[in-house]
Amino acid sequence: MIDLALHTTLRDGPRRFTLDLALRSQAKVLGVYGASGAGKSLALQAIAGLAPVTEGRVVVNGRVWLDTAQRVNQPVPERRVGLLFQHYALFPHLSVRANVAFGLTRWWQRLKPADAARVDALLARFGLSAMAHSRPDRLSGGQRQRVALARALACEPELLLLDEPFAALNPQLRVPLRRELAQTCAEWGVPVVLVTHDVDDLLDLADEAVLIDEGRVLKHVNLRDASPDALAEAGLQPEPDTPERARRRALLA
Ligand SMILES: Nc1ncnc2c1ncn2[C@@H]1O[C@H](COP(=O)(O)OP(=O)(O)OP(=O)(O)O)[C@@H](O)[C@H]1O
Repeated sequence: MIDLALHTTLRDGPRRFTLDLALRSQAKVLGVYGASGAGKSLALQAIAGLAPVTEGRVVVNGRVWLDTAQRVNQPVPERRVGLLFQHYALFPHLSVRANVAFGLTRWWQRLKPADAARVDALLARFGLSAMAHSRPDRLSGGQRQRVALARALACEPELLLLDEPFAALNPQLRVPLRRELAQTCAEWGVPVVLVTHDVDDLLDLADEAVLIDEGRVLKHVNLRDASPDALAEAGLQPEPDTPERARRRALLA
């Protein structure tokens, strides 16, 4: 269960942007969609504690990470958030294993045996053991995404925040990786907030979806039992294939 109320105004010279967002959700996967610049990434950063919130609340599974009225503001490391960014933000000079272990290590101490075992189990789970000592630039896009997902899960997060997790991949890879992500979320049982521009991500992965516009929630759709009309009204229908596109798609299958 997540319960959010996020109010903040960012200023950059004459520019200002106000996020004023409130929502509650029981979804296992909550999709967040909306136009470019609507405030989706900013909302994720505010949940993680990476963007300032002047007024509001972030409660995840009953744990209060932020409550400005009660003067509670947990620092970022205590929020137990797994983050996956659009371009994965892997450290190019570190091996795959060191990237996955990054949040568990301190520069002055070695990885504890239990943490090392967890990292190795994650590498095995995501099929990355054979490339544990490779640098990220020697991996494919899909493998890099798995490294980022393994890193996000290594700290045993209470919430996973995924910002456009498929955007850096070619469209053919998205279908199997979406399936893999759905499996991972179900396996780990950790709630997910997924920011995406891709309607198919929402249709395949999310239980609920919120449409954000100019920093506010414009629509909150329950996808589990939404009728085709409700989906269409929320702009959540994939473009239907024309006969020609269907013919070409069949040739590629
Ligand atoms: N530090 C800042 N100061 C002022 N405005 C900012 C700052 N950071 C972001 N913004 C503005 O906040 C708005 C929301 O940005 P955000 O990155 O959340 O958009 P988004 O919905 O994730 O867009 P996209 O889909 O293009 O990634 C944008 O208009 C952006 O220019």
